[in-house]
Amino acid sequence: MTPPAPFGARLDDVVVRFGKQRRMSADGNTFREDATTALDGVGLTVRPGTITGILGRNGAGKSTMLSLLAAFTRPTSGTVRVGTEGAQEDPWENAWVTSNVQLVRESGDLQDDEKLSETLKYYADLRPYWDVDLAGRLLDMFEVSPRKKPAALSRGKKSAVGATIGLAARAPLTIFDEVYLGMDAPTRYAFYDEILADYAEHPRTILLSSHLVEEVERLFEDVVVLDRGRVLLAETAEEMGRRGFSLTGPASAVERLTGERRILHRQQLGATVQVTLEGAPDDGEAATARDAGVELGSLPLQDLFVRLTDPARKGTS
Ligand SMILES: Nc1ncnc2c1ncn2[C@@H]1O[C@H](COP(=O)(O)OP(=O)(O)OP(=O)(O)O)[C@@H](O)[C@H]1O
Repeated sequence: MTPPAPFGARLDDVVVRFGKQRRMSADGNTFREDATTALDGVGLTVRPGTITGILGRNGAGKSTMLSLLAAFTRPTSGTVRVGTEGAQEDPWENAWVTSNVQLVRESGDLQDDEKLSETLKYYADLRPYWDVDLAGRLLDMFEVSPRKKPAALSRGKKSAVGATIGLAARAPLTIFDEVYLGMDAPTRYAFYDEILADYAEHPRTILLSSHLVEEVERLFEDVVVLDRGRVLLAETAEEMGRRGFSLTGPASAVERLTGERRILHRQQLGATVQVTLEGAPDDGEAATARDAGVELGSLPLQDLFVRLTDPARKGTS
């Protein structure tokens, strides 16, 4: 069966508020905790057929936003639409949308007491475009036996199962919400490579949230930065790249070239300094840098992200 075209999504003025919660204090008394506003007027368009990075500090609202798209959560107000171009629908209790959206959260929502082979059968029935061969190959690569039960797996191996499910489902909208947790570095890099390879062969829309910005930025075509329940920035990785640049070279030359520009990040190794600066260099600056033996590099997304979400930045531009 051929999957539909990649899904896009659109959120308009979306608010998600979690109500008052009953909590138990250390001395055993119950109390009611104030409601949390997880998303506060989010407007966003997810372009179909792209890999979009969803970035934000802890509690920014990433998981809440992603769970809206998969109909795991309903907005308190505002609208959510998911689907092919010109045919986007409310995902809530919508079988067409939910059968085409695969959300994988941290450890993959696995049934701990069931063999993985059973879980995979379940997904094979649930997901119309499930690729059984790919699932088998990825589990082999991650060295996870389908005869095992998730309860017997380490956290990293559970994440690897989640990664397998996400990729093998071949859903027109595939969402990985911090799926790398517990994976060691070689496994994470193998996962990223598999995403890119499978995405190239089977175009779809992929959303990926991660705190490991440096590792995943090469995957992104679009980037969304959430902060305290709001969209701080949503643009293409290319546009984002033009927001800054790096200079690497002898300290005195780098300082001279830095001038009055805002420094996002600075590090020094012996006599060599690297600074990440806001803005774009003009032709004159680029030539001066070359003449001074200073290397001009692209903007590390991590530096921009840290600067954008710095609490001290509130109210500044
Ligand atoms: N079910 C819930 N009940 C109450 N509050 C919730 C619930 N889910 C999320 N929240 C709150 O909503 C806010 C956003 O949480 P969310 O999990 O979406 O953030 P996140 O960006 O994914 O964070 P992290 O990077 O730490 O996973 C947080 O303040 C969180 O405590």
